[in-house]
Amino acid sequence: MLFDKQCLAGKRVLITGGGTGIGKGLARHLAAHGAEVHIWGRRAQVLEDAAAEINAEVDAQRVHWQAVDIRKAEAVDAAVGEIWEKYGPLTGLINNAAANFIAPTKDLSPRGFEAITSTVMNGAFFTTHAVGRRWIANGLKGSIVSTLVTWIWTGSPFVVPSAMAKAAVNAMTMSLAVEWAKYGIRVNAVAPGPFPTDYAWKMLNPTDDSSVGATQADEVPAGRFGEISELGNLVLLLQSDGCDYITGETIAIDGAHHLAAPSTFAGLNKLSDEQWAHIKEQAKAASEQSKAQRTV
Ligand SMILES: CCCCCCCCC/C=C/C(=O)SCCNC(=O)CCNC(=O)[C@H](O)C(C)(C)COP(=O)(O)OP(=O)(O)OC[C@H]1O[C@@H](n2cnc3c(N)ncnc32)[C@H](O)[C@@H]1OP(=O)(O)O
Ligand SMILES: NC(=O)C1=CN([C@@H]2O[C@H](COP(=O)(O)OP(=O)(O)OC[C@H]3O[C@@H](n4cnc5c(N)ncnc54)[C@H](OP(=O)(O)O)[C@@H]3O)[C@@H](O)[C@H]2O)C=CC1
Repeated sequence: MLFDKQCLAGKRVLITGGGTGIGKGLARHLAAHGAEVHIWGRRAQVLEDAAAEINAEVDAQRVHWQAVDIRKAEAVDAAVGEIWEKYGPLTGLINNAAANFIAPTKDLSPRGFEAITSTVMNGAFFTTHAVGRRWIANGLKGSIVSTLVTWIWTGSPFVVPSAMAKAAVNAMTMSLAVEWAKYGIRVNAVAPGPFPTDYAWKMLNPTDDSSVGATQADEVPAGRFGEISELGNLVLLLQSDGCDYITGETIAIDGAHHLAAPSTFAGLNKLSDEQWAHIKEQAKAASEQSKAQRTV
């Protein structure tokens, strides 16, 4: 193991979207290194199962969960308050929850735009604000890490609301790093390349003909997808006290994908309206399935 198993002992980290995919992988990685972890999402059962699975692995009650919709500022503030009262102050926050689907921008409805941007941009702000203002009021240090994407530098067609909202969170990262440095609060981000996860791939690569540069391993110069443990090591470092002088940075972890430039959904320019209708049908079916499980 690269890092000591207890190197995050004493840390308490909130991970939004921590019940699935990358967020769950990060929860597992941080808990395996001694941190107490709080995970949020909108499906109680998914969160409960994820927490139980990781707690069994680490043989401790280290992962806690709350069903919270991060688009609702009051619910976010109340849930952060509950963590403070029941468990004690957080030492870190990972803004990881997101919504996304591929679609031709000309066909997007205002509600489709809002579903993505309100989760990615507003949700990250509400959570950062609820945690950061408590750190400042209590005179505590803290570390914020947001999960962005390399489209903050390249943009990407067919995922325009996501690219816009992630770029906004990048702007928040740079801005708050300056505003909150005097309080000992560090604000950084990671920009992963493709790390295939169940739900993201249902939304971003739902059919055979939707597989293009953004989601193909052979378009990554390193020749493979990312592994969540690698991303976990990077986030662990940013959540530790080992590099406190890093702040305001967004660090790519993508096997040089974006530098070689096939890292967007530009390849979808070739699709017909019929193929797009099929993609929408597949992605919507995945959404409906997950919605039926939502408890908030
Ligand atoms: C660098 C390399 C990178 C490599 C590739 C990886 C890149 C990763 C970068 C980022 C990845 C991610 O964020 S992946 C994250 C994927 N995970 C998620 O999306 C989880 C959360 N998702 C969800 O909650 C749902 O799937 C989602 C639809 C997004 C939102 O649900 P809501 O309940 O909020 O919204 P709904 O009421 O269903 O829908 C709102 C409106 O959106 C429209 N809508 C919904 N699905 C639609 C679809 N597929 N196509 C068109 N339009 C759609 C509906 O018709 C509604 O509009 P009207 O008809 O007008 O009413
Ligand atoms: N996978 C990849 O290759 C890449 C992913 N990323 C980023 O990594 C992060 C994780 O993505 P990934 O694990 O792939 O996808 P997932 O869909 O598995 O993760 C998204 C999570 O966010 C939660 N979520 C969505 N909306 C809300 C909401 N309103 N309130 C609370 N929680 C919410 C979802 O749970 P629920 O629906 O139950 O609320 C889910 O757990 C995202 O920010 C994504 O943009 C970046 C680059 C590449």
